[in-house]
Amino acid sequence: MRVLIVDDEPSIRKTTGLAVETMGHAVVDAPNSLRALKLLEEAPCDACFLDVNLGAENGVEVLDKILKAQPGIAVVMFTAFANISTAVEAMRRGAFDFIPKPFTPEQIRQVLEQVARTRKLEQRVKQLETQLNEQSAEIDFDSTDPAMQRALEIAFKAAATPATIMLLGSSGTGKSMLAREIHRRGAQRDGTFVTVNCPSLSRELLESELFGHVKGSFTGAVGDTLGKVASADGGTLFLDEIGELPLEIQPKLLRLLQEREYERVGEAKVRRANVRVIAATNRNLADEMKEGRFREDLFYRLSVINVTLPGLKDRPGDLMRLAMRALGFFRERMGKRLTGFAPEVSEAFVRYSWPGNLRELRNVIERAAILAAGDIIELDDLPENFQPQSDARIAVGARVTLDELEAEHIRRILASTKSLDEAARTLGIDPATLYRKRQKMGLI
Ligand SMILES: Nc1ncnc2c1ncn2[C@@H]1O[C@H](COP(=O)(O)OP(=O)(O)OP(=O)(O)O)[C@@H](O)[C@H]1O
Repeated sequence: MRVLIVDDEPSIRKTTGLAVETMGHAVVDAPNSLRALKLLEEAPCDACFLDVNLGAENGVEVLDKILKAQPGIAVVMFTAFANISTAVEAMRRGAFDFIPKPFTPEQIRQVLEQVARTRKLEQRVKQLETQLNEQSAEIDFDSTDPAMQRALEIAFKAAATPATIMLLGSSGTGKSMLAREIHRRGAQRDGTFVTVNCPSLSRELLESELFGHVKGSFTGAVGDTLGKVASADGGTLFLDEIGELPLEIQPKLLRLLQEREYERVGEAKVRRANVRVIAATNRNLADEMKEGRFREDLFYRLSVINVTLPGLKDRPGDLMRLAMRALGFFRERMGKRLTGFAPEVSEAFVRYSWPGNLRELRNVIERAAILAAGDIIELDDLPENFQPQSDARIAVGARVTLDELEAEHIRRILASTKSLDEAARTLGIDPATLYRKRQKMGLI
């Protein structure tokens, strides 16, 4: 790391500089803010040690200038013991930490390690954000389906307001992805988007995950934690599977929604958070309410804006476009040529019921893109449940009726030929007859 030391006392600059250099970092130093800003202009620094009493200058004001010149630099304040309140003020204005004078090289080492750890975490977050954006390259918020168009229209109109939004729809219909998009389009877009998966934890852990806890408030609470409501302050809190939120936590969520107030587990201090809440469920919450598993007041508070996402089967007009988009995504990722789907694949897609919706479509296409040997996806590249049904027990000479034998023969020929015409030719009948037979046998 490159470290800047700003202190008007030459001896402090010298000893601190030596200590930092011994730890393997590059050091530059300055006796005043003018020189410090000049050094930052020449090359950015990772960390800066800054004296609160900088001769005639006020260290806290210098801190502002340094952070303005290089946002994100970790500034550690040197303070005299009598000056703790100034140190606290510096922290409030964005200082990374403070060290009371006189200090030891060990204190310098510890704080620099902390800076390095934070830098690493920041890089990791950046990397994950890039990955997330790459993943969302396949995400598509266009639709030709009227129900989906209506859902998107409501969602994007509501995104611009602070209203709580409830996303309804079966598993894999894209509720989480839509929640992220609403966040991106909302006023709190610069805040964090935080997801809480309601069914994944016990009541106690979920409450602590949401609101945080203080050390010792329950078995396993070894330190203080902030909780996801605090992390989402100024951003969006996405509560996935809200239908599974335990009854005991429901009034606390209601209080957060109505009063913007909450308390950490094991603490009486009232805290405030400004979060936009988006909730999602694939359950029927009205039924949950009738059964007494969901509070009526919370139900109505959450259901100000309801957005219902249709299943993929109910969006036939979007199916092949979504499939092509997913194929394009995996084509890029895998560096294959892959130009499209064989006609039987498109037919199989249209026939299929897609119980896992968009998630299933993505998985099916990823698998097919891996398996595909040529430039297009063939029926063979799809999982078993997309293959035409065939009954291995039926063979020439087996004790079956002529109708059963005919149906099975037609099925197998259809599966092994590329088009209806080719199948008709092989069977020695005309395509119209084959079409009628397929219909009669329920093969379409
Ligand atoms: N708008 C979209 N366009 C293309 N693909 C999408 C879209 N939305 C979702 N998907 C795909 O479907 C997958 C599942 O989406 P998502 O997690 O949002 O569904 P969900 O409704 O929240 O599911 P669950 O109820 O199981 O949590 C995503 O990972 C993505 O691959």
